[in-house]
Amino acid sequence: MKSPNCALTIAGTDPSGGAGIQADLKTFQELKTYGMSVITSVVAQNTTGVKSVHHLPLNMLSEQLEAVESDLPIHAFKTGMMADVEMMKVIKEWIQNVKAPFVMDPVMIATSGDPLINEDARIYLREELVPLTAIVTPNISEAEDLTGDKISTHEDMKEAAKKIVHTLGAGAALIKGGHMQGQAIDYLYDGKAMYSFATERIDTKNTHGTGCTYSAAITAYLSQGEELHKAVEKSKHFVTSAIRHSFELGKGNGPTNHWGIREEELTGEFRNYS
Ligand SMILES: Nc1ncnc2c1ncn2[C@@H]1O[C@H](COP(=O)(O)OP(=O)(O)O)[C@@H](O)[C@H]1O
Ligand SMILES: Cc1ncc(COP(=O)(O)OP(=O)(O)O)c(N)n1
Repeated sequence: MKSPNCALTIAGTDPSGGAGIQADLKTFQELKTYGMSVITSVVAQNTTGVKSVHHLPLNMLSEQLEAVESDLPIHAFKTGMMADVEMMKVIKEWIQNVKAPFVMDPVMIATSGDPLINEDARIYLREELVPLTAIVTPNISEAEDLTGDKISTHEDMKEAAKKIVHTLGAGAALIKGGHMQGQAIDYLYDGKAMYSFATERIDTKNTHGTGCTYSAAITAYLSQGEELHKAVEKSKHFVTSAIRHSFELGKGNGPTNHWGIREEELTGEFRNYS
């Protein structure tokens, strides 16, 4: 059998299974991508929020990275929660030797409102890691944090995408509109063209892990050699299906359904999102 496309996630955990490493691996698997994972922090969280966090020692982080990279191919990788500057320095040094597209989900705050990264780390992420990315995927508040500009309109979202590419040095920026009013519209800017991806807003509170799932899908498609804007278009379809078929599980914001796309294929339900 031929060897599969391989994708790596470097992120924190979610024992409730909706976000973090767990969401990433489920997404990779659904998209026929061999999934690998390096854990940064163990997070005691569920659909209602974060209870406590334990950061792994730095040597364990670098040894996990080395274990994967010295033995298996990495066709694309993503980062999620990287809690402090020391971890980011280890990851930055490792990235210098990896020739694969880097998808950054600039995780800062969970849907529950709990912070997942400290203040110094936000600055380091912006100045040292964003310039290494193929694509960075902020939601509205993360894009505001990265650019220092308030975002109230769709024009503001597009300006933020341009600033993240031209001023901060990202390869591309995808500004996610899940927290805006009206349709769920995201904007992708790749340094040349602006693309928009729009869907109807699904009436649900069960959106825990949407950002992780979306960026993991982009990573999976890039690992398959898909072009960036096609990878985003297909990932938008994947995450929308996951939200449409999300689960009423837990007492807070329930998780998305990583096999939602299969439900739609079975019922013949398919929409064009771009
Ligand atoms: N209620 C919803 N209906 C449809 N799409 C949504 C909804 N909420 C979020 N999305 C989409 O989910 C993806 C994740 O976006 P967002 O929620 O903004 O990110 P994050 O999970 O990082 O906060 C985006 O494509 C966004 O447009
Ligand atoms: C370990 C970990 N990483 C990231 C998040 C945030 O995930 P996200 O996909 O942005 O979804 P919400 O949790 O904000 O809905 C997390 N909770 N845990």
